[in-house]
Amino acid sequence: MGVRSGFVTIVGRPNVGKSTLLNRILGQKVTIVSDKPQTTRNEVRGVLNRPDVQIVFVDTPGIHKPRTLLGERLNETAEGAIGDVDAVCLVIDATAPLGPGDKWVAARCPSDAVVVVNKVDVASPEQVIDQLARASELDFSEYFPVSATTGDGVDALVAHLIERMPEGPQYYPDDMVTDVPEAFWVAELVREQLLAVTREELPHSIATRVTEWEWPRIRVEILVERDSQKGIVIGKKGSVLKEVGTRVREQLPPGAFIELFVKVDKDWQRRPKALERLGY
Ligand SMILES: Nc1nc2c(ncn2[C@@H]2O[C@H](COP(=O)(O)OP(=O)(O)OP(=O)(O)O)[C@@H](O)[C@H]2O)c(=O)[nH]1
Repeated sequence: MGVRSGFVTIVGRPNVGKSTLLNRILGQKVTIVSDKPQTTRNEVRGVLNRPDVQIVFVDTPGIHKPRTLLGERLNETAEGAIGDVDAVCLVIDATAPLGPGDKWVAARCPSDAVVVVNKVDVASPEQVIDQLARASELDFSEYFPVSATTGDGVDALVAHLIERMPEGPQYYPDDMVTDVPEAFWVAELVREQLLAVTREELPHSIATRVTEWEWPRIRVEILVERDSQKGIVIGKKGSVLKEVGTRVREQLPPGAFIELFVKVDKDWQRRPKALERLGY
């Protein structure tokens, strides 16, 4: 038997658990997770290697109706990622009503998309059955109830995806799990931990980027929109930054030294130049 391979994209409205699902499928963390929506901003690839099969996953920002320039760019990335792949997984949340947001994304999926009903660990069996029934009205080909958190049902989903892969080359070395550049990854870890440590609603106002990389010293700039947000991000006597630095360091190879700087850049989300600098 020859080698089979292909590309799979994971789409769904914000916060349905796309990043968690990808990390679960790959068995390791390749994309950040947050309980605040719109966390994933860039297309991230993960590679699943099984004997004679390779699946390249493309994670996308949660598609939504754009309100800002950043929102528009995110949608373009996500919609671009749907075309030209071997399978599309449309993730919906088992615990939330199937809303206009889900339908908006569904309308952009091909008819052979795989519907993944996620978060079944926190849904009642009735809720899961109801959601599967409602999802079946979307008229796609396959339906999988899963929990990205516990891993329930994920093996069956992966087995199905493997079956769908056409004959093809091995695109990446078989020891490679992601092609996310290290610097981007560290900036994302800083953003993830900032979202986790600050309880305030900041997600849309924060951007992070690595401005210097001289291992083991890594300098990360945190952009906020207003002076008041700068205070929140720094914390009392720098407590928030300190905690974020510690948490990020724990996820990096020993010896890493993270320097965090906060900069106010008013309306960075609305200025094309600021967005380009950040790689969106
Ligand atoms: N209980 C439960 N929670 C889940 C599950 N999958 C994801 N979550 C939670 O849902 C929240 C959103 O998860 P993400 O993986 O960041 O969602 P996403 O769809 O990638 O979100 P965006 O990046 O905003 O598009 C996080 O708090 C996760 O821990 C699941 O199977 N069960």
